[in-house]
Amino acid sequence: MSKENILNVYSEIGKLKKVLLHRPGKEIENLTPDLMDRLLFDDIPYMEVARQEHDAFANILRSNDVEVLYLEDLAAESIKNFGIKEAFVDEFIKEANIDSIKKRELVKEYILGFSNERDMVDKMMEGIRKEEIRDYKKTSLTDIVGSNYPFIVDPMPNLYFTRDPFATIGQGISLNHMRTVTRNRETLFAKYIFKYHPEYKDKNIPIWFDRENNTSIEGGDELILNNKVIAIGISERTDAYSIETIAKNIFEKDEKFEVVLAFDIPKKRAFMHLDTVFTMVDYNKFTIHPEIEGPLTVYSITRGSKDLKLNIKKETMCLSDILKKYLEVDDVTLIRCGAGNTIDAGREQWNDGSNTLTIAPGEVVVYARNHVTNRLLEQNGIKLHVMPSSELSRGRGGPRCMSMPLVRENLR
Ligand SMILES: NC(=O)NCCC[C@H](N)C(=O)O
Repeated sequence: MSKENILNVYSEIGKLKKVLLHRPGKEIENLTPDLMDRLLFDDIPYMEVARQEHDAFANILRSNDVEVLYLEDLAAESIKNFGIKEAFVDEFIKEANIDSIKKRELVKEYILGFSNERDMVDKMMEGIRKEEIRDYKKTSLTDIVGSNYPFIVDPMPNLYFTRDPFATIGQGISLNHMRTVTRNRETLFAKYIFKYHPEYKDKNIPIWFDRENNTSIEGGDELILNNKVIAIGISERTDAYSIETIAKNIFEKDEKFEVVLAFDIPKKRAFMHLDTVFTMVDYNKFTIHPEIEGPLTVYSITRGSKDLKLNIKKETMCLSDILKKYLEVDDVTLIRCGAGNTIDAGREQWNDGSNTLTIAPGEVVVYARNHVTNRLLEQNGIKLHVMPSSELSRGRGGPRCMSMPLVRENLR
């Protein structure tokens, strides 16, 4: 298989060919009000309807000629070999914050007891309730209960936001270190997939950032504007230092990319990643949440002349002019979430009105509920594929957050 069919992302808008999703599983049913804050949810989605909405999303993609892969399948296919499977489970347990050796041993035995890898992976994603281990071992709960906390292993409800734990950049991967413990656990699946899956192993895939680094970066902040320009948010989730690290690694390996634009956005939950307030929908058209335009500062990072130093410069032009300059286009249209009305903008940004997934130049997937922004996109000549969004949006992510492009066609 040619390299371009394995991993290839040199833009946000090139025709999408292959994408990674995760169909929401029982981890959603393991959310409780007490856990929501720590597990980064604002409400509990109704799983059955969330799955219907997610299937509608996948069907839109398939009917537009996109190959849809699922994280849970790739993870299961990566660990067929018993030695790899055991190492995977050991690492998973090490990061699961289990408070005694005995419990860790019980959990390992329980997980490895699943008769196939796919069921095992589903269980690791769902979390393990205390009573499951009690019923499995037919033992008294007093052996395993330490407190009233209901889980031995926490669920990972954010997995359906496949955009964040890793990101395809060019023909390599940014294997991210996430800001929070709960989301950092998700990156283990990607580690095993890119190391051991038959499609990816032994392919010398560059790893631009590693989950072992100790500053954070998340995929929602990583936007590939074209084959020369990458935009990365300095955000609630991504540290400026991580951007320097990844820029150095990309420039060192002689990728085509020439500049990283670091967008310093306000650090707040509603704007957790750059892609919640800014996405690219055509060669020269972008969605933007008007609230970030005032406070936004952009830095350009380019290769330094020697010793791999970076040139970092604060840009003084307005955003449109910065984009015109670096993307080499004559004009830029900023499509404002909520059509610029403060109330509509606030409501629709909260429900991911600026978080479009572009599947071809000028063609995007959007949530139905953001009707004000959607109308404006259409008025700007953008073709919409509209998906249902009552339940999925409760996790605070939209179509871009829910998809990780693996292959896009190169732009002309
Ligand atoms: N790229 C994105 O903005 N992803 C959305 C992530 C939502 C998730 N509940 C989180 O807080 O991480």
